[in-house]
Formats: sequence, C-alpha cells, structure tokens
Amino acid sequence: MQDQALMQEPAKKNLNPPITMEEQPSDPPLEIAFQHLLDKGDDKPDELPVVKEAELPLIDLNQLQLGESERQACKQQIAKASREWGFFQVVNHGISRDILDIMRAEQMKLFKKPFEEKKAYAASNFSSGSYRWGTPSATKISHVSWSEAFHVPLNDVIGSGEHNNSLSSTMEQFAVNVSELAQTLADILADETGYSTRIFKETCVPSSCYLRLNRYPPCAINDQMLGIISHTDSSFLTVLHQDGVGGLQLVKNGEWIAVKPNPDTLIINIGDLFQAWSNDLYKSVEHRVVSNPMNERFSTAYFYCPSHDTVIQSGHDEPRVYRSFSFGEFQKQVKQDVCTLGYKIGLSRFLNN
Ligand SMILES: O=C(O)CCC(=O)C(=O)O
Ligand SMILES: [Fe+2]
Repeated sequence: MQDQALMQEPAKKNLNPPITMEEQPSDPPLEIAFQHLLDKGDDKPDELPVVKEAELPLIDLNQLQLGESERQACKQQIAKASREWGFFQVVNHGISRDILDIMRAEQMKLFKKPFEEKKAYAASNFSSGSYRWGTPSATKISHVSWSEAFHVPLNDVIGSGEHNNSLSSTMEQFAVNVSELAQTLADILADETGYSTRIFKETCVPSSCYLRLNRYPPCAINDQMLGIISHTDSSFLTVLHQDGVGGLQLVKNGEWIAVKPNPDTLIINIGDLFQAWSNDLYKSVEHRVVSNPMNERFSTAYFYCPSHDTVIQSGHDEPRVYRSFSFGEFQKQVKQDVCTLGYKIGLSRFLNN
C-alpha cells in the first residue's frame, strides 16, 4: 500500500542534497551481524577472564651483525622464545621506519573509504574473498570477530607490472623488505633444530606470502567482544606490526596473557607450518585480539608461506607428530572448517596416528 501511495505522488524536486562520500558509512555493518545473532537467541559473548599483562621477549637483531659469540647468543634467544612462547619481538630488524609508516598511512586511507567502495576496490584489485569483516559463518556471538581486514595473496600485487596505485606499490615494497627478515629468522630457527634447509629460500618467495591489513573499529556495545577470535596462524611464521592501542593476547602455560604494545618493535610469531616442520619443537600459539570501546586499532601481518604445492614433512626422524601434507591441502581444510564450524581446527586435523 505504501509503495502505491508513493508511486501516486506527483514528481517533485528532490530537496535533499546528494549523499556525499563522508556521509557513506565506512564501517562494515558489524552491529547488524551482532544484532542478528542476539535475535536468534545467543545473548552475549563468552565471559573473558582477567588476564595478566606481559612484555614479549625482546631480541635485538643487531647482535647478528656482531662477533660469532653475539651471533650465536642471538640465535639461541630466537629459538628459546619460539619454543617457550611461540612469540617474541625484535628491534634493529632492518625494516625502515619510513616503510612501516607509509604502509600504515596507505592502510588507514584504504579503510577510510566507504564500505561499499572497499568491497568494490577489493573485487577489482585482489582475489575474491580478500576483503573480510566480522565472521559471516558465525553461529554464536563468541565466534564474531569485531574487525575488518584485507587479506591479500601477494601474488595479486607482486610482479603484476606497473602498479596502478600507491597502495599496491607500497604493499610490494613492504613485502619484499619483510620477506628478507622472515627468511633470516626462518633460517636461524631451522639451523637451531640442527637441520638446515633450503625450503624457505626456494619456496617462500614474496609472491607466495600473504599480507593482511587489519582494522579493529571501536566496540562500545559490549566490552567482551573479540576483535579477532582465538586462532593460530597457518604460516611458517608471521611478522606483525601493531600500533600502540593494545589488545593482542596469547596463551602461555594455559593462561591468557595480554601483550604490552610497543609500536617500535615488530612481533614475530611461529605459525602452524613451523610447528609441524619442527615436529612440535616450536609452538604455534593460540592468540586473539580483544576489542577496545574507544579507540580503533590497526595492525599489519605478513604471513611467511610457501607455494601451495610445497609438502611439509614433520620432523626429520620418527616418530613424526604429523603426517605429511601440502600447504594447499592445509589451507583447504582450514577454509572448510571455518565455513562449516565458524572457526579453524588447524594442525590437530593432521596428526599421525
Ligand atoms: O592484530 C593483531 O595484533 C593480531 C592479528 C592476527 O592475529 C592476524 O591477523 O592473524
Ligand atoms: Fe594471527
């Protein structure tokens, strides 16, 4: 009826000014997704326990340029932190402040675009599914990630000839630099197991890696919301640059620890592939981000990964904790679990039995 009434109204001049870019919302409709789950009867997120705040082990990579004893000591610190924490932070990592700042500025510019434009931008520049927000498959509020992200296979950006915009050239420059750091660390970690390998140099080239630009909008509706739900990374290792807002938490000895933010360091964490390759010596640790009621937060994660057909063999001697699997097979399983269950199962799917 109302439609009819509208149709019968005489055409008149539209007195409303056109919607300007600024008025189009840039946040994804997270509150609608949240409300939808509330309406379905899921009343609140799981209660988050109080957590202790701690600083990650801090490693000065300048030691690698000094004498043999400093070099050895530094390598041991890296391996120890990877066994005991699965996480550490580094200074003097060789990535210039300029590169980090330009990457962050481009990232902020991208997220400021209206929501519809972000979707269109990702569709025309990156592989399908690169722009993500919330958790479309979530059936419980505790499975919702209060964030948006561009999760970009670097193959979309690297070697594609001339860049048509400053974001993709910045991403390429960032990736090439961070990839060198990741390879240095991966080689050290492999050496410390007693088994040197060429796997990283040969298969983890920048174009097989992923860059994830994360934005966590403030979340005032519930102080128990997670910015990213608990997960492990599927990479060999991840290089993370976060701002000063804080919110990253990880599991240590069965307890959640809040990581004290330090935007002057880079965080390194071990991913599932390194845990499998090292036969559980290095730990791919569960981590998550808690939302902040007032401040938006940004982070940039570089996932150091091999080509899809690379086979990961667990350990060098029997007993091997995991069966051999290709990275492509692992990714497929993760995707399937996230679609059907709303979360990732990960390495336990590949246990040897
Ligand atoms: O934003 C963060 O601190 C962590 C991000 C993260 O865990 C991820 O992108 O996998
Ligand atoms: Fe992560």
